Amino acid sequence: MEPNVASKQRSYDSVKVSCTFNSLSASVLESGNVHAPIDEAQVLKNKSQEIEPYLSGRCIYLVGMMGSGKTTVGKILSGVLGYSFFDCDTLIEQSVDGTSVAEIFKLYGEGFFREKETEVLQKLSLMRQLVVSTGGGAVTRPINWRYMQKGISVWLDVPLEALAQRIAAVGTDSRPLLHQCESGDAYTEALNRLSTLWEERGEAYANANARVSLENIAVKLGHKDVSSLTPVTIAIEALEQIEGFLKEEDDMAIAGY
Ligand SMILES: Nc1ncnc2c1ncn2[C@@H]1O[C@H](COP(=O)(O)OP(=O)(O)O)[C@@H](O)[C@H]1O
Ligand SMILES: O=C(O)C1=C[C@@H](OP(=O)(O)O)[C@@H](O)[C@H](O)C1
Ligand SMILES: [Mg+2]
Repeated sequence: MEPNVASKQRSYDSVKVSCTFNSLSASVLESGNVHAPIDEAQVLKNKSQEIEPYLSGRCIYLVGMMGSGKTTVGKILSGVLGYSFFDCDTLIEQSVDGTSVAEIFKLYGEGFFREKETEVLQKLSLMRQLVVSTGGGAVTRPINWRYMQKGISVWLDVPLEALAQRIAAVGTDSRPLLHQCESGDAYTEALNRLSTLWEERGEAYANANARVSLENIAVKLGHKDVSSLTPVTIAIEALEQIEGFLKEEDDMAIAGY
């Protein structure tokens, strides 16, 4: 049975206490003040178990720029939550007879790809208990937000320099919008393209229900920069931010909004 609002609120308070404990213990251990192994995987598991009942089966949509880790973190989150994982790019490829994203752009153009992306999101919006990794451009169409609003959207906010480093390391074969025609090193070219895209669509990411800022995580855990943050650390922060959003939603319901 669905818990009533008051008991849900009480259990949230206990979730908060144990989550705070987990975050503190993780950061204290990482700062090296305590000599004990940090079992990040266990922290992740505990956090997902605490939050999962409050999701009520709602899907989680990861949004963010290309290379922000949506596919990588999405797989981790789906695994710990016991949700199914879907990557929009893969579903689009399947819907075009296994044609790769790069080929779809080349053969049919970006407009066709965006139509397919919306069709995929529409279908996913009818389902429950999914973690969905969207493509970086899904945020540009208001209709896509209407579908994602059936679930909880989470923005992976990664500095452009870190994105460019990741993209330069793996190449741009699967990301046609980053294919370069200029001459220059891979990092600089990726950074230039990403900066232009960010100007066009940066604001759209802020529509998400929750934001996972890698810069904030690095500060919280005392890391010098974001490049040392593992996908599991980021997944833990994503669950914490989702928890914050659920709490806010609950507070609004109690206040009668
Ligand atoms: N926390 C991380 N630290 C370092 N590299 C990462 C991290 N998360 C993802 N990556 C790498 O960055 C690249 C892009 O990740 P991916 O999950 O495909 O991003 P997206 O789906 O948002 O485009 C991949 O090569 C992946 O292995
Ligand atoms: O930002 C974009 O417009 C795109 C991002 C890609 O997905 P990832 O964000 O997973 O790389 C893919 O959907 C396509 O190449 C377009
Ligand atoms: Mg992806």
